[in-house]
Amino acid sequence: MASSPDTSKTIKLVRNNSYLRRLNISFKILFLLLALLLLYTLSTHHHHLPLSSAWENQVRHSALPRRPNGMSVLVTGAAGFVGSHCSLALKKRGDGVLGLDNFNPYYDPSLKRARQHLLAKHRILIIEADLNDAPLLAKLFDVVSFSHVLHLAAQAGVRYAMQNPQSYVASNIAGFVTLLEASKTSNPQPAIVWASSSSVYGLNNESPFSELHRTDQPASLYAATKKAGEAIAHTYNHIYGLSLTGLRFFTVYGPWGRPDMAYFFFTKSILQGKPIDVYQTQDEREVARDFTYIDDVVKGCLGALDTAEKSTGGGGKKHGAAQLRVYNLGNTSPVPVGKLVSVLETLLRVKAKKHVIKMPRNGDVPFTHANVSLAWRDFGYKPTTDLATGLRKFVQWYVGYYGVRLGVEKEKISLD
Ligand SMILES: O=C(O)[C@H]1O[C@H](OP(=O)(O)OP(=O)(O)OC[C@H]2O[C@@H](n3ccc(=O)[nH]c3=O)[C@H](O)[C@@H]2O)[C@H](O)[C@@H](O)[C@H]1O
Repeated sequence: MASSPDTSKTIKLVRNNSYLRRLNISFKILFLLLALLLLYTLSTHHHHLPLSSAWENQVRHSALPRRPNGMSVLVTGAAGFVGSHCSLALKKRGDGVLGLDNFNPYYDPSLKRARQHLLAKHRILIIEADLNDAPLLAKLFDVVSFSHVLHLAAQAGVRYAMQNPQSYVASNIAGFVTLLEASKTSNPQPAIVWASSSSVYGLNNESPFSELHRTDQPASLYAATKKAGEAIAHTYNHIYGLSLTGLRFFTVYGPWGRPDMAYFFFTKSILQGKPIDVYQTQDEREVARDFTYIDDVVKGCLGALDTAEKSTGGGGKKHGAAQLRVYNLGNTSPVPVGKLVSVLETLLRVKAKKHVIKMPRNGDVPFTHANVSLAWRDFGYKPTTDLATGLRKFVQWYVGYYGVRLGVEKEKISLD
């Protein structure tokens, strides 16, 4: 009988081979996992963070209050119009301020740099970074125990939303959520005061606008993202116990203002002898705004910060009900755009080349008018600057900043 061939060695070898193959595959998987882990670590930690202790010291120094019980405030959009004014006001009364700004080119970044320079003279540091940079935000909350966040960074402008809709979603929605995520995780959680907008009243036709009126008919994507912000604020307050106050600003103007706003680019065009578009409603009525002077708005922001209660949560957990507020910050006195132009004409001593046209259907609302009784009741907000006075201060700044020589002495003007 022919003996069957001895296959035990081959079997062993095959077994060994498959064992080795399996081992090889596991090594490959392990290697792949390690590579993925490395990539993930690099992507989350390897960015522009200057992590030196010197940088951390600068951050801490800027955010350190210099008065008893002073606040330590993270101001987003600190190189912006309202952000730079509020940062200076906080610092001047002894609070600690750390700024954050991405210096985006939506309008002339050199103006933002000039504001940064002004803040630097008052020993306020602005970190150049985007709101959506979550690791950087985490780092800042790690280095400083902010008592408050004044969140003013946003994509502003009502009409530009039709040109660049995604920038509104990225800043006003995604950016806000990134900030809220960092705030809710931080321990202690800061109290947050942030900029909403008068534009949330949209097609509301009850006047003056009260916080109790409906805000579910936004006329622009800008307004819709601000309204979304208010809804998101509600959620973070509800789930995580974050103290949140939204401020609905009404067409804020003044020195160091935004060049994309009508009063600012009207001034430029009038001085250059260029025509300006003055909008009318579809039924040929004047368009009007409750123009609000920057110093009044700054007082409102500080009032809101001063009366903000502490958040109740910490480290991502809610420990009780927290404050949730929303206020109008307006001037309570709407002025037609035609009147704004005539005040500018007087101040600049130049006749404007007015081109009166029907308001394009691009998200604008015909009229705004704030009822501010809630802000008055809760933190004594009372606007004190009429448009003529405020514009005089703006023009004074404008001619100084841009080195314009006005022809003749300015004369006293009034709005009536
Ligand atoms: O309260 C707000 O929450 C918003 O206020 C501001 O929006 P608005 O009130 O629309 O200001 P702004 O553009 O200066 O137009 C002023 C007036 O000039 C009219 N206008 C405008 C342009 C033009 O060419 N002609 C014209 O007549 C125009 O019809 C309007 O009646 C902020 O920009 C915005 O970021 C947001 O914060």
